[in-house]
Amino acid sequence: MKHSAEMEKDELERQYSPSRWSPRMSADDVIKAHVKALKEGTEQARSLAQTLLSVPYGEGEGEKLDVYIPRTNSLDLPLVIYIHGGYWQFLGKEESGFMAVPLIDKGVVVVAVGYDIAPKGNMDLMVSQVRKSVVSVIEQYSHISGLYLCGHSAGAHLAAMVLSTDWSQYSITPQIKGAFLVSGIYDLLPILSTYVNEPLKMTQEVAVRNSPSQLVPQLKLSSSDCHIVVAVAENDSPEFRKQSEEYYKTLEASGLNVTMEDVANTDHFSIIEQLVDGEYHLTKLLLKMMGKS
Ligand SMILES: N[C@@H](CC(=O)c1ccccc1NC=O)C(=O)O
Repeated sequence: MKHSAEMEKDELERQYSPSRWSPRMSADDVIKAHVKALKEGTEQARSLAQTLLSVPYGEGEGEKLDVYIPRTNSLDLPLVIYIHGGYWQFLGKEESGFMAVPLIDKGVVVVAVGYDIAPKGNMDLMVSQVRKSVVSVIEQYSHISGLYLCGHSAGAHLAAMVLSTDWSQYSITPQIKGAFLVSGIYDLLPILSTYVNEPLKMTQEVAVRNSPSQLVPQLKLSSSDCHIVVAVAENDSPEFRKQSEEYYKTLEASGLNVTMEDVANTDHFSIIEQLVDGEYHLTKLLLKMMGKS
């Protein structure tokens, strides 16, 4: 018989295995289908949109982003930066342009950022890379009418870390108008003892300084004007749902402009995959936030 510490670890790992909670498919199949959907969606977007691919935002090999450009003469040109998920160890910008089509159709610029996933990158590096990418985008696209962030899973964590940045060490202070945090993790402490941390090798200190749940006072200083949407899937695990609910409640208690979206009939993967569809609830909400509905 397993002793209780091991039992607890098993349960924690189950809670932090999103693929094991999908009612649609087996764990292996849902991940395969997810990667396929993101890849195909990105290829579709690249074939339809005007693009600038692999634009550097820093010196590093992995510090590149893709820009998907709408055909419009409008001066009202919002820009959304998408930060991909994959537990800080899977996926990349090559799978991250999938939501561009319905957005460019409405005159929104879409940027998919790449960052150095583990084991090449560590948590501190990934956080600093996405921050740097945001600064670079504003410097290159100073004519945009508003800057928005959207992140999924680990990417929602990174987006929340961007909102929680002390920009005093940077050349500019980005004004982020809205942020879509989809099925994110905001407290990294519970994953320290799980398989998720194997390639990340975070210490407790690293997990604390990179947990948005610990940085709400800084978020309040840096992003008080940002409309934050915390979205979670109906079929996310109870732990994932708790992460979103608690982060939402902490933001709300701080007087921030935050909305909770519990998205019915979705799991951890379909909640973001469906952004390829202009009629999907979250696509419409994102467009509405940008004044483009
Ligand atoms: N072990 C994780 C794997 C995972 O989260 C994942 C794997 C490949 C691509 C994306 C993933 N997660 C979220 O985007 C799971 O159980 O879902």
